[in-house]
Amino acid sequence: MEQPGRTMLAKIWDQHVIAQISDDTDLLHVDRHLLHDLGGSRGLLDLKSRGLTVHNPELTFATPDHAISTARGRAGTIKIGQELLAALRVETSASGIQLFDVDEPGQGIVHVIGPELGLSLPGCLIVCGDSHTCTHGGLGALAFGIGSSELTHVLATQALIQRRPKTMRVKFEGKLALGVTAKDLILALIGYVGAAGGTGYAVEYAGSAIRDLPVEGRLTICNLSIELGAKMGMVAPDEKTFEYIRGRRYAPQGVMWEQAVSAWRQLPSDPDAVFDREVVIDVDKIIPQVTWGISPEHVVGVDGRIPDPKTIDDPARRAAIETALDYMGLKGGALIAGTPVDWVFIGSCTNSRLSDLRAAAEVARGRKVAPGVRAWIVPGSETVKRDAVAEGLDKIFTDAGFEWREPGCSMCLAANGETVAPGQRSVSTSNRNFIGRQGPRARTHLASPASAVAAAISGAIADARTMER
Ligand SMILES: CC(C)[C@H](C(=O)O)[C@@H](O)C(=O)O
Ligand code: SF4
Repeated sequence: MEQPGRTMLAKIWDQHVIAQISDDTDLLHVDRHLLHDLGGSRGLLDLKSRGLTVHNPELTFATPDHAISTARGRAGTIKIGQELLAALRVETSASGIQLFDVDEPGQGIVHVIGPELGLSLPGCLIVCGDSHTCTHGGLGALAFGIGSSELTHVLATQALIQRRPKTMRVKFEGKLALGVTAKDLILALIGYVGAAGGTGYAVEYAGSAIRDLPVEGRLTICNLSIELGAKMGMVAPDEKTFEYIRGRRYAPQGVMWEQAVSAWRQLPSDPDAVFDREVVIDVDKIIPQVTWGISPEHVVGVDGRIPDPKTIDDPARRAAIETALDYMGLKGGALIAGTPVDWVFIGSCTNSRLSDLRAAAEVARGRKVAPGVRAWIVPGSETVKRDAVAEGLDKIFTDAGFEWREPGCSMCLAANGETVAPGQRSVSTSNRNFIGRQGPRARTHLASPASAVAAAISGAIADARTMER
């Protein structure tokens, strides 16, 4: 009998099985373990307290990102951040783990540096104690976040027990209109399927619009997989992926490169592979998206209206919308565009790569941040920062009135006291608009870098398409 087609998930998964635990659960080998300053430091200390050692330090890489100040010169890293960084330095050095330390090339948000250094490769199984590890799936890796006890387990064994997820394919078909970005695609998808629409699935993003996207856009799409409930998101590797990886610091070289590429060409799902769920999105209909509420699924097109609870029959949905509007200080039924903003944050593992900063600079060039608005640019890594400076992007931003900062997570999760003030409203290129995410009572609207700059310049939520040149 002919073998049925296999999904990319099945191919990568099966290559990593060390032992079958039960029908749907396996012990998997981990190819790359990434550590950050919150979970990483704690995991290494936990391992030590149990008298264990790191099984494969050469497959483990660390960087501080969450708990460090992003002020110039790293001024004002709070005590806990300093302690975590000190522990990360001591414990990685004692275990022989490569640390990309502050102000060194290689440092940055862990999900920005993995791809940038060529650590994240197609077909690799990558874990990190961080839910946005799904980002690395943009290169065709099987990448997912793990909890703290799993993290210690991986440090000690380089293996992990996992239940095989169901598979979901999302096809984005059509062409992106001018001013519409990868971020808008994924926000529109979350609006369509809901923030739990991907729960229990590994999502494969496919379709003509995904093929057309540059690799960094695919990373942005995969980054928000967890915001639709999916631990894993992935895009089949193609020639763009290989070109992106070629020559990076940890990428295979020479004969190894040729062998790797031919193995990677086998990874995409077979044409007759069957998925447990299929969704098709018509990309031609998507315009820039902006969230209005306290979940990424609370999203509308920038020309749209905030939902009016009065028009909602289902009492539970009506109450949820009322709660969101109350927190956000918004009126149901009003247009989202024109909502005044106090803060703009361009950064996070979603949208802080060089292409994001270029897109933002394109809108910012020659314009000024509106009076009363504070706008930050936080590059995703030291390398992104240096590359952006070499292109003069920092100058475009500072001339326009933006603050240019050091790489780290920063205001994405109100780290290190980098917060939006209570009651103030921010447009943010990050991935979570939960209650208190950017500070107590802070109000967050998620959007693309171009939309965030448009808001900074206008002093209100605005349609970036009117500012594209
Ligand atoms: C701190 C970390 C564990 C957390 C995550 O898992 O995602 C953070 O990165 C976030 O974005 O909320
Ligand atoms: S940038 Fe934000 S979402 Fe990404 S790892 Fe840091 S805190 Fe988490």
